[in-house]
Amino acid sequence: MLRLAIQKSGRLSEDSLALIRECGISFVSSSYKLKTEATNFPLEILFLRDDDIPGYVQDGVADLGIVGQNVLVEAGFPGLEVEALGFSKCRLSLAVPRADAYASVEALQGKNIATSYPNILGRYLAEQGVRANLHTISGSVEIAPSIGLAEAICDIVSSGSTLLGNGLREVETVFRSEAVLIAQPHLTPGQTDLLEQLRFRMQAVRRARRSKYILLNAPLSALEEVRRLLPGIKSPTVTPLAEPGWVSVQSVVQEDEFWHITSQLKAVGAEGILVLPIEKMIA
Ligand SMILES: Nc1ncnc2c1ncn2[C@@H]1O[C@H](COP(=O)(O)OP(=O)(O)OP(=O)(O)O)[C@@H](O)[C@H]1O
Ligand SMILES: O=P(O)(O)OC[C@H]1O[C@H](OP(=O)(O)OP(=O)(O)O)[C@H](O)[C@@H]1O
Ligand SMILES: [Mg+2]
Repeated sequence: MLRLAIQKSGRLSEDSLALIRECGISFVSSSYKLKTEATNFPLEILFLRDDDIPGYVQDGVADLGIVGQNVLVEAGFPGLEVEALGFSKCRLSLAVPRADAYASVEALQGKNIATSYPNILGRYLAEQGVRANLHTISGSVEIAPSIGLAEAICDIVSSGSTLLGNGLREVETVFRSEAVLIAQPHLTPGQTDLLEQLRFRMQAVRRARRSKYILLNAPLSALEEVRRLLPGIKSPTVTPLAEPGWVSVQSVVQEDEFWHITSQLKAVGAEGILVLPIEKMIA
């Protein structure tokens, strides 16, 4: 049996639950139940505050966890990471009031900086040779300059709208983060085997999310061009159509190059292009 700790409610919750479910693991969850057992995999899920997850996994209270690298590194346990999960991408940045002059990180020398990440920020400033006074607060950090608590802040930024809404300007990126799977250091051989099964499923889900299945018709004369545009995993599947001189081509394309490739496919004569999601993709 493995115990997996995920965030109860917050930025990581929805994607963590979706990933576990897409791995084919079924369980019942409700907002007041803080522990649930999967019905078709030896997994117990604990719903916790994200800040508590690295410590619980380090101590073996939970075997696995899903947290942001920001929280993991701040807690001082970066070695627990076993798999990057690709969601909740954000950065930890320094920001100052929009009207303030700022040439370089030197400008923060001797200043008061509010943050929830004193360890990551402290290390960054030390590397830059900057001495500042860090004020640790646990939330609503962006308010600090406007109430006279600090001259600068260091907090999580994603779209930048929280900074904008509070009259702040991002000036330095201190740390880049995404959600990661973490594991306690002393898993039994049986638990290690279960962890590997889970990672295998997670990788298949992530690969599938990045890929699309594409089907199209093309004149035989354009086949070489089409094959060049759609290399596929090994090579595309090509089958003749009932209409002479035409073939049907099936392949896999990456989500991020999909629009670019389909416009080129049309340009070489492809027709009837269908694009389908892929549910799982095994390497
Ligand atoms: N705006 C954002 N965009 C993307 N990821 C984010 C964003 N804000 C936070 N995250 C990531 O999600 C994690 C959880 O953020 P959230 O704001 O839900 O934490 P929290 O308020 O500390 O929650 P908890 O109540 O569990 O302590 C962060 O540690 C970070 O890794
Ligand atoms: O750059 P943005 O897209 O605006 O995102 C950044 C904000 O998101 C997070 O807070 P969240 O909204 O999760 O609220 P919280 O402070 O209650 O955790 C983070 O603490 C920032 O305040
Ligand atoms: Mg938290």
